[in-house]
Amino acid sequence: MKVAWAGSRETLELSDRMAKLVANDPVFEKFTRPMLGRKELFKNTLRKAAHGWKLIVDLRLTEEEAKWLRLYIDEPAYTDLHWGMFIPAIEGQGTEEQKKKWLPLAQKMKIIGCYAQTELGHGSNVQGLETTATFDPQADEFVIHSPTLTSSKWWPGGLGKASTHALVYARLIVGGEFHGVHGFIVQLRSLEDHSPLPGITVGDIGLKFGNGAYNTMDNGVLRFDHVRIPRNQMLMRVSQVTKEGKYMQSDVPRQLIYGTMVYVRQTIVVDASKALSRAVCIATRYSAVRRQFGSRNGGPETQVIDYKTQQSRLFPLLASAYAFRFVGEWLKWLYMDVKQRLEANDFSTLPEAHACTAGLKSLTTTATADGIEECRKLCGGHGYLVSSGLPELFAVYIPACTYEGDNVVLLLQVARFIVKTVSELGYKQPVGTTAYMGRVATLMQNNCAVRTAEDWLNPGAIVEAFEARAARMAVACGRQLAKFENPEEGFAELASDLVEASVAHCQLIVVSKFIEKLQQDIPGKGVKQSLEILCYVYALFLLHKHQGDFLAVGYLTPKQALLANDQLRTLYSKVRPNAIALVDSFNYTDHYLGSILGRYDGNVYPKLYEAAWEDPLNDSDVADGFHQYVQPILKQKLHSAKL
Ligand SMILES: CCCCCCCCCCCCCCC/C=C/C(=O)SCCNC(=O)CCNC(=O)[C@H](O)C(C)(C)COP(=O)(O)OP(=O)(O)OC[C@H]1O[C@@H](n2cnc3c(N)ncnc32)[C@H](O)[C@@H]1OP(=O)(O)O
Ligand SMILES: Cc1cc2nc3c(=O)[nH]c(=O)nc-3n(C[C@H](O)[C@H](O)[C@H](O)COP(=O)(O)OP(=O)(O)OC[C@H]3O[C@@H](n4cnc5c(N)ncnc54)[C@H](O)[C@@H]3O)c2cc1C
Repeated sequence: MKVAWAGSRETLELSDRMAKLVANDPVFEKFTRPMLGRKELFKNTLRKAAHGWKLIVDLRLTEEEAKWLRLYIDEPAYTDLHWGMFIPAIEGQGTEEQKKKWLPLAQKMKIIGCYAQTELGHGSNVQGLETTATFDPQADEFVIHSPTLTSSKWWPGGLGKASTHALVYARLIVGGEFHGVHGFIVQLRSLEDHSPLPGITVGDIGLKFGNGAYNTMDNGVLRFDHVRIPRNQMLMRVSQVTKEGKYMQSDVPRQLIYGTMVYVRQTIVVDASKALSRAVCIATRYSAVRRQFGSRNGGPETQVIDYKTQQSRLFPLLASAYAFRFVGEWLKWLYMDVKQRLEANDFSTLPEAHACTAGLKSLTTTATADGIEECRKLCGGHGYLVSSGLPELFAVYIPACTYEGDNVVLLLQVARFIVKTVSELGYKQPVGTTAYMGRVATLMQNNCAVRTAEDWLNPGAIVEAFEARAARMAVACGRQLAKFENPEEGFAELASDLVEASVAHCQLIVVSKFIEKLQQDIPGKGVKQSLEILCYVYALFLLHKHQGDFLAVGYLTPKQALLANDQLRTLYSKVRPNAIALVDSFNYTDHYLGSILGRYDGNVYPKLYEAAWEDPLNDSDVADGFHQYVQPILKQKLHSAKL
């Protein structure tokens, strides 16, 4: 199962080596992180990033090894944006000449870059950005300017203190004409002493949610006062500005300017399975350690993992972690395919790649953020201790529902894609993830054939149920929209229904990709059978949770919905004996997990007890401040009997 989770034996071995390298290096210690003040915390992150880079250089790590190393260091840092957005943006939107100039500098870390798109006034509405880049043909330069307070760049990670350069998204103005938002490489700080260059105001935006957590990152604010950059620092793969001041659009679609977001959304889906699996690993191991009630004749109490309620909350999350792992793997393939096509100037699959990355980013991050919080509750009171690892994981993870596109805004993008597909059904055969809509007539007509709970253990029955629900919800939205004279007004009015239809479509993708995975050869005794059980758990849990949809569209009867729930209970009993093995298969070191409750050896209580004494409050028996603030109260002479 470890191999199935990792994707291959090679990846398992490689990631294991990197995990151990980090775990055994004292520089990467992280238990004290939540106790540090902001300055110390940030400096500590810089130290870890520098040590990580030294290891990468000294040990001549490959790009793949370096990625795993950064993951296991497990601390958001400016390097995430440098490697994760700045470099990919240049790769995707730069010309060959620009790539030749900037990529070696960035890859050797001679410069540090960030991705400066969002502003104080606009994030979701990228076309609403206010920063301007005005071409000055006399000087052959662009003038980058922040005309208003709301045009201040706000949020970019790595911008506040670390970056020397930024990829700045600004409205292009040539000859007095606006040409939409484009990307520009702008140097922010001196490469000698790191001080901001003339015309640049830059700093950190302040503390964020949670102790430690995402506060290791210097999310920044940036303003430009007529800052000049050479013309060739506009990324010009999509459109060009000539020396003479002529704006030229190439054959490449304008949407490619958003290409970095497609790339990052894809990686976020892969990361969702990592974050959720960490939380599930902690909650599952602890649920096997923790006992409450049920002692008979003085024997041990019941392990809480044996309660059906605990199983019905925990096992769907375990199944979701696996589901997101496999859909992430598929999405990575889809992205690589699109990337290759784009390089050959084939843009035909870009809309689907956009819809899939947007929709799956939204679905997986929402489920993961909610799932981490559920895992905290599954661990009872001890889950609230920072040493459980769950509060910090939650605090670090939740902004994933917002960054790289607010999850609702992204589902509305999926809705546009679905509505368009439905409206074209008469003359265009849908392909890829919308191919099922090509069978819309059958899906609208056929109803579920399930008669017994066992009938639900059939991938065909499950896929058809999810397809029928998604198709019927999409068609219903299409019919409602057709009643509006102005389509945009209709879209705005029906936005909530459209979002629900998008969720149904995205859930279908995840379920289908899990089922497709099981059609592959999966070696290892019992591995495939265990994955089949998890796949049914994932699908039937969703069906149970959203049974209102399946009933409302008339595909299921209430009896069939009940049978799905009956089957789900049986499946939980089948997951139980393997639950610990299924989380051990994630192959997480205790260092990466960062949780006393989730320790591999299960030695929870002694270690919790020990850790309590390491809290700075326990440095002395009598607290600092006692004599000043508490003792006077204890010693006061009360004048009134009532007091
Ligand atoms: C315990 C410790 C743990 C430690 C763990 C450590 C891990 C943590 C590290 C993680 C690091 C993560 C770092 C996160 C960094 C975050 C970075 C950011 O957030 S960057 C900023 C991201 N911003 C956004 O995502 C903005 C969202 N908005 C948009 O994407 C767009 O504007 C829009 C999609 C809302 C479109 O707006 P709209 O006005 O409708 O569209 P346009 O007119 O602009 O375009 C319409 C047309 O384009 C198509 N389109 C839109 N987007 C794309 C795209 N990306 N690709 C392809 N096509 C696209 C759209 O479908 C329309 O097509 P049409 O055919 O015309 O219908
Ligand atoms: C931790 C973190 C790191 C970040 N890192 C970066 C970075 O490195 N670089 C960068 O450029 N940016 C970064 N961002 C910014 C991030 O990309 C934006 O915050 C995000 O895209 C959401 O945009 P917004 O803040 O404008 O939200 P808003 O759009 O203001 O959202 C507010 C509310 O309005 C709703 N809403 C907005 N538009 C619509 C609509 N059309 N229909 C219905 N509802 C709508 C949303 O659903 C939400 O509920 C980061 C943000 C965070 C939190």
